[in-house]
Amino acid sequence: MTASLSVRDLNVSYRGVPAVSDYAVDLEPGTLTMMLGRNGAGKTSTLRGIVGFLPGETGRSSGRIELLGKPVRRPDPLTLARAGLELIAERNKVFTGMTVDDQLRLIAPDRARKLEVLEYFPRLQERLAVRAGLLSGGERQMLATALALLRSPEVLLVDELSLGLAPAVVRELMQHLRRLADDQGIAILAADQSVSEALAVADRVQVMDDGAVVAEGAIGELDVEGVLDTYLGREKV
Ligand SMILES: Nc1ncnc2c1ncn2[C@@H]1O[C@H](COP(=O)(O)OP(=O)(O)OP(=O)(O)O)[C@@H](O)[C@H]1O
Repeated sequence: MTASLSVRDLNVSYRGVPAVSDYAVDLEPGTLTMMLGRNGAGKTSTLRGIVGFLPGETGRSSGRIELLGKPVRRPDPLTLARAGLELIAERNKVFTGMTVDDQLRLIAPDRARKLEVLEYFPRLQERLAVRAGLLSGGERQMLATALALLRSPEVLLVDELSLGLAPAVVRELMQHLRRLADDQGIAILAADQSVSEALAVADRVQVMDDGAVVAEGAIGELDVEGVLDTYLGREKV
C-alpha cells in the first residue's frame, strides 16, 4: 500500500543547533501512529518541520517528504493543507470570541460537511451557540480537531492534544482520533505524553529522545515495558 505521507531524512535546527536528526516515517491510510517522548525530545519540532511551520528567523528544516505519492518540494502549512495534510498545533488557537457554530461555518465548505463532522463530537453539538473562550480545555481541542476535519484531510498531524487535560478527557480525545482513522481512513501521526492513553488506541508507536527516533514498531511488536523504563519513566503510566 502506498503511504499517505512519507518522510525521510528530516532534520530540524534552531540557530544551527540540531533539534531533530534524520527522522523518518511512513503513514498508511487509516492508521494511527503515536509519537511519544519527554519534554524537549523533539516531537513538536518534527511535526512543524514536516509542514514547514518553524520560527522564520531561527528554525531550519530539510528532508524528503511525499504526500499522497507526490514529492513536496518546499513544505508550507497552507500549500500542504490544500493538498490534504492538516496540522493541529500544540495549544491550537480557536477564536475565543466567536461561537462554535460561527467558526465551523467559516471553514465548512457546506452545511452537509459541517453536520458530518459534528457527528463525531456530540459535546460540540450541544455547545454550538457558546463562545469558544467559554469551552473547557477538552472541548477546545475537539473544536480544533473538528475545524481541521472540515477540510477533509487525508493526513492529520496532531501535537499534544492532551496537554493539561484530565485522563478521562484524554481518553475521549484519543478515541476520537481512533475513530477518524477507522471511519474516514485518515492517516494520523499524533505526538503526546499521555503514554497509557496513547498506547490504548495506537497502531504504531515511535519513541523520540534527544531529537531522534530511539524505538518504534507496531503495538504488539514493540517492547513497551523496555521503552517505558528506558526512555519515558515509569511514573507516566
Ligand atoms: N523556537 C525554538 N528556538 C530554539 N530552540 C527551540 C525552539 N523550539 C524548540 N527548541 C528546542 O528544540 C528541542 C526540541 O524541542 P521540541 O519542542 O520539539 O520538543 P517536544 O518533544 O515537542 O517537547 P514538549 O513536549 O515540551 O513540547 C529542545 O531542545 C528545545 O529547546
